[in-house]
Amino acid sequence: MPSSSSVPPSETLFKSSLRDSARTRPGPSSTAGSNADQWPPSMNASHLDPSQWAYLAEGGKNLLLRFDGDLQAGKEAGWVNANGSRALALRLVKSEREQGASSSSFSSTSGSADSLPPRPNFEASVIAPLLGKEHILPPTARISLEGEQMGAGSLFLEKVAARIELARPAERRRVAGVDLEAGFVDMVEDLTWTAPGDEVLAVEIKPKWLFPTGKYSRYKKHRVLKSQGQLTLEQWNALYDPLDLVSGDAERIHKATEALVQDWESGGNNLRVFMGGQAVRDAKSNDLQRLLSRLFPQSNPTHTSSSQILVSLLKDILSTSDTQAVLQRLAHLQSSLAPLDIQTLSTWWRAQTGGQALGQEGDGSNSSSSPLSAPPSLEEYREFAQDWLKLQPRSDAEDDGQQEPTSSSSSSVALTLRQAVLGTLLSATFKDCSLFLRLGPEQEDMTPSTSTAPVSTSTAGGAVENEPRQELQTQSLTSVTENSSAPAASSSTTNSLAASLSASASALLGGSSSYLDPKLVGPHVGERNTPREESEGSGRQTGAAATVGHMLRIIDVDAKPLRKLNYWLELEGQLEEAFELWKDRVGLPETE
Ligand SMILES: O=P(O)(O)O[C@@H]1[C@@H](OP(=O)(O)O)[C@H](OP(=O)(O)O)[C@H](O)[C@H](OP(=O)(O)O)[C@H]1OP(=O)(O)O
Ligand SMILES: Nc1ncnc2c1ncn2[C@@H]1O[C@H](COP(=O)(O)OP(=O)(O)OP(=O)(O)O)[C@@H](O)[C@H]1O
Repeated sequence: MPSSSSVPPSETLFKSSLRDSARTRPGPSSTAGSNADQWPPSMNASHLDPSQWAYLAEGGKNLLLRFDGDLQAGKEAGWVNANGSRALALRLVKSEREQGASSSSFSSTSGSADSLPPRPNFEASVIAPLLGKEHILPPTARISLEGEQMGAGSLFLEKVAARIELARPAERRRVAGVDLEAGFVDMVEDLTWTAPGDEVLAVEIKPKWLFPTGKYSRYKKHRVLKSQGQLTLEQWNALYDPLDLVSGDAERIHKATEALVQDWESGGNNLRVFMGGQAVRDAKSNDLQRLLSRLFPQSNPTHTSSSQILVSLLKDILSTSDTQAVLQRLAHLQSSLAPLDIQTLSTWWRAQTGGQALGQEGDGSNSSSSPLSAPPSLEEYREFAQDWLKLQPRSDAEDDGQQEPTSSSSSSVALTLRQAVLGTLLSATFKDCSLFLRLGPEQEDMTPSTSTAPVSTSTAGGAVENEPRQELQTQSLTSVTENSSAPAASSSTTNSLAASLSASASALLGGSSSYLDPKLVGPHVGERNTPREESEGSGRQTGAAATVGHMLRIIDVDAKPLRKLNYWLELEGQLEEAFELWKDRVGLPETE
């Protein structure tokens, strides 16, 4: 008999995330697993049938499968809920295929793979508390293929990998494939799932670095490196800039949205569109045009391209206070979890461990009892996140059910090297996560589960009467001002390193009343014209999003391996060098 699924502490998240819809939906007909009254039920390897799964999408490390079997069979097995409105996807980990074709996901300095905390547990006990919002992660749990199941399990992986191989993009196939030795598959709610007869558009946005790091946007500088210096000034100006998204300025949010849609049209990975559970790569797709015109009848598809409708729709959603609150939260997590820049961290690492590469200790290192280069455990991450959260302003702490913040008198807490490493790794997770938006006619589970009101409604003229809701309690999460200097010092001398560490330690663990670096704090979105108010005034509001509900989730929040630290250090050096050369060559103005 197969062993039962390992549904670790994430089970709590799994159940609670489904609580709201469970109240309003008919009970499941599932007979699979032990919880006949719950959807999704617990699953084990014996429920996995390779013929029921098709390719959905993939990133550098994971590959997603969507349920593609008979709907009734899916309901009976529990992959689909009773009324067909929700379904599970499978997330498989990948392993490197070709030495030398290595992507950043697999680049390693040690050759030995880091052991990472199990993803469902990491999400439930580290990422969810940091995000501060119970329902923002899609529910996930692990199906173990270990032990007696490994035979059948690996058979599943082998068969399904062969089945979907040709559906994968060539550039991904060359580098990596399904890891047949993984020993587990994770199930996760499929955010692209569309019930038969329903019309849902799903849009994934990878916002990247949402906080200022100096004069120019880090994301745009990275694009210069990726273009091998071939970017023109005109292309630079048209690039997506994450800082626009969190600027609180309607025009800039509009520009960022246009650039994201343009990125999708040209095959980039900052925006992806899904329809009927499948990725749409062609902006001229007739199916997409038809869906958009049915979802947004105000727009005239004969005169408006799908891309224009998407821009109009997405900029409205990205401007809402709930989406802005999530973006601001991400910006803050990205910047404040890692108060030291990577060069400063490296200097500290070398001084303390004698190691030449960041993440590796020197021969004479004196930390054998608890090696600094040991992969962080789940418990370590959890404690770090809890300590960090305790320092948050009361509103955040209350919302999360966390303890009260530490009083401002405890500003002497010192940041250890290990904490700086943990913070850097966690910050990287948030720098690489994505927003997932499901858009469709308003229905209860299309709006965030804490909401009773639709996100936006519109008058006939297209002006939006929006009742702003704070998805996150973010009184202290305010707009990021772009021209501020970065919170981390970048000096490499020992003295200024000490100064920078003390400043950074106090920014991270100092117990001040706000965990935001004051230099990063701008006016609250609500304290001046909101993007929405400005966009009404600008006359660019089309009302495209008028009748559309949206649901927002965050995906791609896996732990980063320790070996990536050195990769980031090298990347930063290359990036600065390439940017300086390019900047002088094209004559980029000193201020944008
Ligand atoms: O280093 P970056 O900024 O290029 O980000 C990598 C991403 O590249 P991007 O620039 O978004 O196209 C990269 O995305 P793609 O594979 O290019 O889609 C991965 O997300 C990678 O993370 P991981 O190693 O798979 O955990 C990402 O690596 P890290 O976030 O670990 O750096
Ligand atoms: N819950 C989900 N529902 C639907 N699609 C999903 C879900 N989670 C992930 N995906 C899709 O699968 C892709 C890969 O998943 P994920 O982001 O977890 O992998 P990754 O390898 O960590 O990605 P990256 O390389 O961007 O870090 C995502 O970009 C998204 O398109």
